[in-house]
Amino acid sequence: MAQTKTIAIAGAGSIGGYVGGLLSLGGHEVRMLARPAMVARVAAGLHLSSHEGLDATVLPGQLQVSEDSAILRGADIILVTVKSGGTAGMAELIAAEAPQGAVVISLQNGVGNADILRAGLPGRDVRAGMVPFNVLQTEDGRLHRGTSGDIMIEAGPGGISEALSVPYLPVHESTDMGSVLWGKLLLNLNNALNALSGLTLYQQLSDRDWRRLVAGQMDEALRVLAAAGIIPAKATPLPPKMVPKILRLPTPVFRIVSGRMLKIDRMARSSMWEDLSRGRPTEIGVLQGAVEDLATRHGLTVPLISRVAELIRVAEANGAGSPGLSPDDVRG
Ligand SMILES: NC(=O)C1=CN([C@@H]2O[C@H](COP(=O)(O)OP(=O)(O)OC[C@H]3O[C@@H](n4cnc5c(N)ncnc54)[C@H](OP(=O)(O)O)[C@@H]3O)[C@@H](O)[C@H]2O)C=CC1
Ligand SMILES: CC(C)(CO)C(=O)C(=O)O
Repeated sequence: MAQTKTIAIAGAGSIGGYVGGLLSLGGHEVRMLARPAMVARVAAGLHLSSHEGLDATVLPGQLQVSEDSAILRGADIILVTVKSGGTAGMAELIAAEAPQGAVVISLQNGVGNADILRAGLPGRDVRAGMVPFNVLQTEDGRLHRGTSGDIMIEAGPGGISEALSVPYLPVHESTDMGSVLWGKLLLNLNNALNALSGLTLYQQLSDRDWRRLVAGQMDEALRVLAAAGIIPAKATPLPPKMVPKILRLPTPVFRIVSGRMLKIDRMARSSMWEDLSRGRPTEIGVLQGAVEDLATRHGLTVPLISRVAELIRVAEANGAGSPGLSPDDVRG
């Protein structure tokens, strides 16, 4: 293993708990800033599992966890894993508590979180990151990873990707995180559909009507990105332009092709489904909303994306979890 680091998880929920747990099992000193429910979970032993057969427990006391932001003191690396709406507030806590030399990495969806951190942390080494895989908090108390892919972080000095690469968690660097984040955002357009459907990702993506809606949103977004001169990176083994075509294939053919590019287990659901279920605000504004904003700047409209965003806002306001809509309900 590369040199042992002190790694702080700034907002340990699904992603932070899972990544922080693996880093602790990999030998790093991990400190988690978390809410009481996660503090209790860690105190009881943090159980991690995955579609790849990981089944491990971070023993009580193996990592430090606290609701007090003083836990950020002494960190070499800080992984920011709050929802996008919490980024600016987390930057304030980092500015107040963490060493000036700590490398701060956003492991969040959306294209703007690293910039929000940079604005709140002037003069610090802040890097964008991208988590391609899904983590769900199961009813029996596990943090379960349900889909494939490796974490990407912005290239920079300090051997950070080597340090963060531990068993079950390869981390790579990119010099073009803008493209990587837009590539991921194209996939995240499905978060809202998954949340509206109330289905698991496996069930939802097994239905061609749902896939047609995913493809329709991607086509709208790809048109906007082309107008803006943004070339999204591949977030699957296929070029982004091919993904809508694959999604529209008949289900038996889709299963064969997609099975070669992405592993999804039967439990995985989008993080937006989890937000609706817990009555929390979603990230719709930084996902569908980012495409709408870019479209407006280029004189374009994205009717399906806007319709999906509106349905999520209604579901958020109702506070009753997933509305369990059908593809026809979404089309309107
Ligand atoms: N879940 C997933 O599968 C994936 C998520 N992502 C992205 O990763 C990011 C994190 O998502 P996810 O892990 O699901 O989010 P979670 O909401 O599960 O985790 C964030 C946690 O941080 C807590 N938190 C926020 N502020 C503080 C604070 N000041 N002190 C202590 N705890 C705090 C939150 O509590 P509270 O809710 O009370 O604020 C929450 O428990 C998002 O941008 C998401 O889009 C990317 C890929 C997959
Ligand atoms: C991994 C993926 C794409 C799953 O929907 C995700 O990013 C999320 O749930 O936020």
